[in-house]
Amino acid sequence: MTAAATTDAPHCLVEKRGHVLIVTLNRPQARNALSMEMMATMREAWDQVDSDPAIRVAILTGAGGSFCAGMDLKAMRDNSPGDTVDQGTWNPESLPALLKGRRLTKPLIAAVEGAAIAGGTEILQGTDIRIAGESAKFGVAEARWGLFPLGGSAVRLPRQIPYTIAADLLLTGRHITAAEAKEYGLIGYVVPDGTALERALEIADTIAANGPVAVQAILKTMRDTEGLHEEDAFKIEAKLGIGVFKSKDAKIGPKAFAEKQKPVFTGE
Ligand SMILES: C[C@H]([C@H](O)CC(=O)SCCNC(=O)CCNC(=O)[C@H](O)C(C)(C)COP(=O)(O)OP(=O)(O)OC[C@H]1O[C@@H](n2cnc3c(N)ncnc32)[C@H](O)[C@@H]1OP(=O)(O)O)[C@H]1CC[C@H]2[C@@H]3CCC4=CC(=O)CC[C@]4(C)[C@H]3CC[C@]12C
Repeated sequence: MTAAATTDAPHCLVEKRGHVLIVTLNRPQARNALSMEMMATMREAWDQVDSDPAIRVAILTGAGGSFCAGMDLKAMRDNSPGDTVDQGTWNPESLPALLKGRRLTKPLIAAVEGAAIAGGTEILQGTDIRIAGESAKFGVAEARWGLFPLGGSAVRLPRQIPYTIAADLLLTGRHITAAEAKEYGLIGYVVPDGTALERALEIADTIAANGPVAVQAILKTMRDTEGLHEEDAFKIEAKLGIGVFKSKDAKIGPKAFAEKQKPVFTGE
């Protein structure tokens, strides 16, 4: 599936900065189109986010002024996923890299510059907070190439933005601007070009300074109660919420407030 790399640079870079893990898609010459190598590193990075207690927030971004142009269409010309099904070599293991069938236990922030098209907008839907430079472009363009958005958009997009807009984007494959994406609620912030990562880091630092036990329980509640009847959802919410109140962090916060100190949470 992977096109020959025009450079020896790794296709995905992973950097830990304090409590934040920054995952950077790194094939700028192909607008960060997905490669198997890239997706393998993404999967490892997501495992690291979930398993390392020192990591409290993750950021997904792209190098060279693009986010991600989806699957590598040139590689696909020579090796189509359809053929891999026929050959019995279909390998769905990369799908969790796109956060389909798996969600992180810590918040994930998308910092988008330039194109976030097809797989790029698909993976965006697996992130929690989304920031984009004002020239960014979004779209689920698969149908334009006779393909299916197998990164989950036909299911997830109509759940995240109004139905008619999801249908329009999925069926026309048209690209939209950052301003439109914000208007539709696909992203939360539009910032000056070149500053999406900076804003993401500011938000990440704010979240990382909050109680990690609370942050993770809030996120888990949001994920585990999606689509449930309110009564059933509240049962899950109460269990997770009470777990937070039993934590050391829940003692550290009120004590710091009463003593006019900044809380320093341990995540226990
Ligand atoms: C199903 C998912 C996924 O949803 C499918 C897709 O993502 S299809 C991809 C569709 N992509 C697009 O429509 C974007 C195309 N590009 C553009 O429109 C424009 O380039 C741009 C708007 C992004 C940028 O425009 P610019 O004007 O700024 O730049 P431009 O000059 O056009 O480009 C610069 C150079 O970059 C090259 N380029 C750009 N985009 C691509 C691209 N997508 N691929 C390759 N190259 C690109 C461009 O050609 C220029 O190069 P030059 O050399 O300079 O000309 C699927 C996602 C992952 C799949 C799974 C992967 C693993 C699997 C393995 C298996 O065995 C089974 C299947 C599967 C599980 C597989 C299943 C499907 C996926 C889940």
